Amino acid sequence: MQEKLPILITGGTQRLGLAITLSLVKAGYELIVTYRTPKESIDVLQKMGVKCIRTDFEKSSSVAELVDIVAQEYGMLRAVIHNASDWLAEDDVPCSELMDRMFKVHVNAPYQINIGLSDLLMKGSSNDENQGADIIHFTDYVVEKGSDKHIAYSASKAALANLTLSFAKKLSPQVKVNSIAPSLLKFNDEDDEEYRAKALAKSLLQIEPGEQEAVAAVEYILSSRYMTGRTIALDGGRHLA
Ligand SMILES: NC(=O)C1=CN([C@@H]2O[C@H](COP(=O)(O)OP(=O)(O)OC[C@H]3O[C@@H](n4cnc5c(N)ncnc54)[C@H](OP(=O)(O)O)[C@@H]3O)[C@@H](O)[C@H]2O)C=CC1
Ligand SMILES: Nc1nc2c(c(=O)[nH]1)N=C([C@H](O)[C@@H](O)CO)CN2
Repeated sequence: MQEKLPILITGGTQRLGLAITLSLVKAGYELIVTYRTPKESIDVLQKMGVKCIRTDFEKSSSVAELVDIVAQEYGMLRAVIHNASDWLAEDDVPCSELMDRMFKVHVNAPYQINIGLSDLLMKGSSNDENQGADIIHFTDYVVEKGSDKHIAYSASKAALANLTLSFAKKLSPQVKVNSIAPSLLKFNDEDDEEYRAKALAKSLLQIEPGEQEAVAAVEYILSSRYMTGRTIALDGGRHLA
């Protein structure tokens, strides 16, 4: 059986990222995950053989240090999945700092990681022509419509969506680059009933599908040989509601 290559996923220790990590470990891949905050899942993942690297993309030099660690320890990569994200609102953070924070996590980190690890992805692609190599950016439905409560967040995700187009051109034909644009997939524990009801009503399908919706989209992109520079929208038909 063809040896599975390593996959790097940022923010891979909770919620969507953790579900994707576990599915890829089960599929036989070697996983490298980043996290910012220590939590119980990290010990479990390490016992499964997952390489867990602590990093905060808001801290300068953190991204360069991450790239150095991965480049030194791994000879090639099957995929890089940019999942890490901070969903901050203008009500929560002064606008004088919020845009900078959002661009550090959602744009600068993916940008530097893609450039810094492109050689490893190219080698991963040539390792098995049937598999190729992938970069996946987790953007957001709000890239299409904007957001009046998460303006800086939305703008940074729109910039991330543009990175998909640029890197798809730069890294073809060896590496496919695609976005996954969710709307509501999984509530946060602190979301109250009123918020949940309003959020569910925003889409045609009116459900909270959970992490497996994102897992399935990642699995499809990894299996595809002919999609690049595109976006998979996981939004329950919200654009028609
Ligand atoms: N959940 C949903 O319904 C939706 C999700 N999305 C997108 O899907 C992706 C996954 O969503 P979800 O699972 O809810 O994400 P989370 O809000 O759970 O965040 C994922 C991870 O990002 C990490 N992170 C946040 N800020 C930083 C930072 N400065 N440096 C390094 N890591 C950081 C966190 O690490 P730690 O916990 O270690 O601090 C966290 O575990 C995200 O890109 C999100 O924007 C889009 C629309 C809807
Ligand atoms: N990093 C995160 N980004 C987003 C989250 C989240 O929990 N973490 N959640 C949403 C909402 O589900 C929104 O899509 C619907 O209310 C958006 N982005």
